[in-house]
Amino acid sequence: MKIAVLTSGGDAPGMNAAIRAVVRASLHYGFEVYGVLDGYKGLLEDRMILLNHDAVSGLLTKGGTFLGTARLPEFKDEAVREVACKNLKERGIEALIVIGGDGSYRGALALGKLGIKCIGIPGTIDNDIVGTDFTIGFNTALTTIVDAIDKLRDTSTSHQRCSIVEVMGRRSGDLALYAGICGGAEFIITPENPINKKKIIERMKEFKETNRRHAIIVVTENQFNVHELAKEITEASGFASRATVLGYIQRGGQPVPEDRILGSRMGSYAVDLLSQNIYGCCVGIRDSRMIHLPFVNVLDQERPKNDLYPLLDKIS
Ligand SMILES: Nc1ncnc2c1ncn2[C@@H]1O[C@H](COP(=O)(O)OP(=O)(O)OP(=O)(O)O)[C@@H](O)[C@H]1O
Ligand SMILES: O=P(O)(O)OC[C@H]1O[C@](O)(CO)[C@@H](O)[C@@H]1O
Ligand SMILES: [Mg+2]
Repeated sequence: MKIAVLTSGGDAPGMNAAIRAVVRASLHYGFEVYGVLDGYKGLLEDRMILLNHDAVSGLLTKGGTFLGTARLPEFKDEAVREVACKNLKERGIEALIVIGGDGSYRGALALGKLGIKCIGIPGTIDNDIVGTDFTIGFNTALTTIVDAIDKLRDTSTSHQRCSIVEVMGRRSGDLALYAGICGGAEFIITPENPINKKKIIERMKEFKETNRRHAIIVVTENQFNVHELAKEITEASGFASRATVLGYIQRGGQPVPEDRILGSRMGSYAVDLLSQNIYGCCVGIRDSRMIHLPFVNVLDQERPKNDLYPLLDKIS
């Protein structure tokens, strides 16, 4: 069998580990494996390279994705997908492993309807995919954020300030939630746990009166302007506040061991599924075990609110 692998959407540390495992497991089964460059864009432009054992040597430790990634909004157009599908079929490639987020899964589901055997692997720092406890890249991004919060705490303590830290996640609060818990944040503001400005200002007034040295507030992106919030807190409570937007640094860096292992397990499991002629589904990890679920089930559902939220009322 000939199979192809691509990475799509935002890059995530550990994607390389997943590609490497896809390649090595494919060779184990005697499959021929192609790497598609730059996600669906490369599929449309027929840019693919044949991969062998050595082509993926030394990748395990590297952040980003060596195949490249892209966002291609035109892929929502069926005529565009038909060209991509034709490119695969002309090379005799019958299966495609897509490493990416929910958007990339939608593309894979649509390609499946054109006769390509697709498997999805959750690669995104956002941890926003139903059907998996963790996505590849989440733990590395979390480590980077926690390191940044620890550093911000040093300077905010020295100056007696409140540090507001904006993190990625798109519409998912998991990065903020986990990082906030790890960094001892006073407030964690996410789409699932919206802002209560009155409560923040009252607490900051109390901090000012009792001469507390610092406070940390972690916020998921895309909710409001964190610099304006810092100004408002400073003016309303008297506790000086500053905002930091962490940005793309969160997506880079060497994958932590959890992401190397997750990428390796998921990449290998995806090929196991194809070897059993199972497709139209995505891989996940649940209670430390590999699972797979149909794309439709995963894309139709909302991720349940994280079990860690009740903890905040007791320890923040
Ligand atoms: N409804 C859809 N139909 C077909 N293709 C889609 C659809 N939605 C997204 N895609 C394709 O998948 C690509 C990646 O999607 P998106 O930008 O949402 O990122 P993602 O895979 O969710 O990853 P992340 O959120 O981590 O960046 C899009 O640029 C587009 O090419
Ligand atoms: O790289 P782009 O297109 O600016 O996308 C940024 C988005 O991608 C992610 O890093 C991953 O989905 C989000 O956390 C963020 O909102
Ligand atoms: Mg997404």
